[in-house]
Amino acid sequence: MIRRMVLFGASGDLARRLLLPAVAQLVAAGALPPGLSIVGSADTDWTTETFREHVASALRAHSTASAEAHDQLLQMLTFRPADVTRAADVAAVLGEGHAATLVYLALPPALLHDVLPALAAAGLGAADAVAIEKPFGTDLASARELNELLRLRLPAPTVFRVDHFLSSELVRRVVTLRFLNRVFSPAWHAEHVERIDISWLEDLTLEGRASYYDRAGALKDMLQNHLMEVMALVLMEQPARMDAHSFRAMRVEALRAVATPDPARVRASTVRARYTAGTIGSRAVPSYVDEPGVDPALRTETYAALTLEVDSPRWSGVPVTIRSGKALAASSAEIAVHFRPVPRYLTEQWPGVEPNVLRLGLTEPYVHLSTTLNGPDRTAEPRRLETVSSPPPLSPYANLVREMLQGDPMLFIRGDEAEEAWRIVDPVVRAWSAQAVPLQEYRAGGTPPGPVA
Ligand SMILES: O=C1O[C@H](COP(=O)(O)O)[C@@H](O)[C@H](O)[C@H]1O
Repeated sequence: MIRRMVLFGASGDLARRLLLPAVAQLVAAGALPPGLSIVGSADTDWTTETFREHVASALRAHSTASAEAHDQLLQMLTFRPADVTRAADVAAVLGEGHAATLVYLALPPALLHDVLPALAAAGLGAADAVAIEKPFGTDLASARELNELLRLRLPAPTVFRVDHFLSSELVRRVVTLRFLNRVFSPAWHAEHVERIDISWLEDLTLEGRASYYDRAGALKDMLQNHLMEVMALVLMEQPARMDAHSFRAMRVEALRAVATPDPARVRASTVRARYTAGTIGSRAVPSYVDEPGVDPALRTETYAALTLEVDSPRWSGVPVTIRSGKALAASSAEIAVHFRPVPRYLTEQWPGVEPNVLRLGLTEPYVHLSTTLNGPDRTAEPRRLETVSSPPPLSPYANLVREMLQGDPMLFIRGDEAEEAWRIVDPVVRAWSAQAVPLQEYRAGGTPPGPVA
């Protein structure tokens, strides 16, 4: 059982907006191990006092937990300054004789090459764990290198490669819907499914993140990691056991079955686009290239769509589209499973019969199944079966911190899983960098460019 959490990057945006508010939720839910202490660390001259003030203001802005939970969390915090590129600093933060420590690296990926060897030198062992945020590498080669570094230098601690979508209860629903409901299992197959669309569309714009986003773009920010994982949950075979070993293995197998897109496929089945000035609700939004910190020469996309082919007996011939974009008219995120039409003699008798579509909300808690029933005079009447539940009590980050503290890696990325995702995306990155696919434009507050083949 983890007894201490050390947070490197404690002065950063992730800690402020997501991680510390998530820990406050866990305090309020009584879900933290008794006696857990939290050490924040960053390259600043802060003291424990200034760190607590910083966290108190972050909680006021981003946490809905009670004032009592906030106070309780503040009392758990101490601060140790460190430059993570210096092994001596890292060792000093970890201290001697540490045990059962979760080291959370909320750091830019470039720093991992220094900090991982420093953690190894400080003697992290089997009772400890290391959490690494996305992006895991910047391409297949660098992801392999990182995995190798972890294998050689940190073989003992549990490594949690974080993807907060896997810790979202709404995203996980696709798994329970499939495997706990007999009615869906047999239909989850190319024989019945015509195509699958997974989309994550946001009305958010850059939110001051140009220094990161302008070098990532929608493809690396959302598709290579989050949407690849959602897709793996949709496509995977049923695990023999619902444990980390089987469940992760099935996700990796699902990704392995996705064909590496060749250049012709990339040209025919991918879309890249960038927003121009527009209005979202009553908010005037500048063109992406005019956002502070953006380098127009990078030609970064703010919308990306890929249609992938899956070479498995279950999914052969079923196109799967994953797409995400920013500055769109409204936020919406869902998995849509489009079923094949019923035989023609039936549609001839009941004109207007629409094929079934199952939709699962990924940010709104709905499940819809469009069906057709008969109306008067042999007419077809569309009817929607739907359920809408209350929003999940814990945020994805609260779930993932809880799972790490419990030592359960089931919903964290396996090393080869990150590599598979890069294997699929790398050829797209290369083709887009060579301008083999035109960079389209869409108006902020408008709709993204049309579908891909
Ligand atoms: O990781 C990221 O995810 C968010 C979307 O997830 P949410 O849970 O914050 O809604 C996305 O806006 C961001 O660009 C990306 O870096």
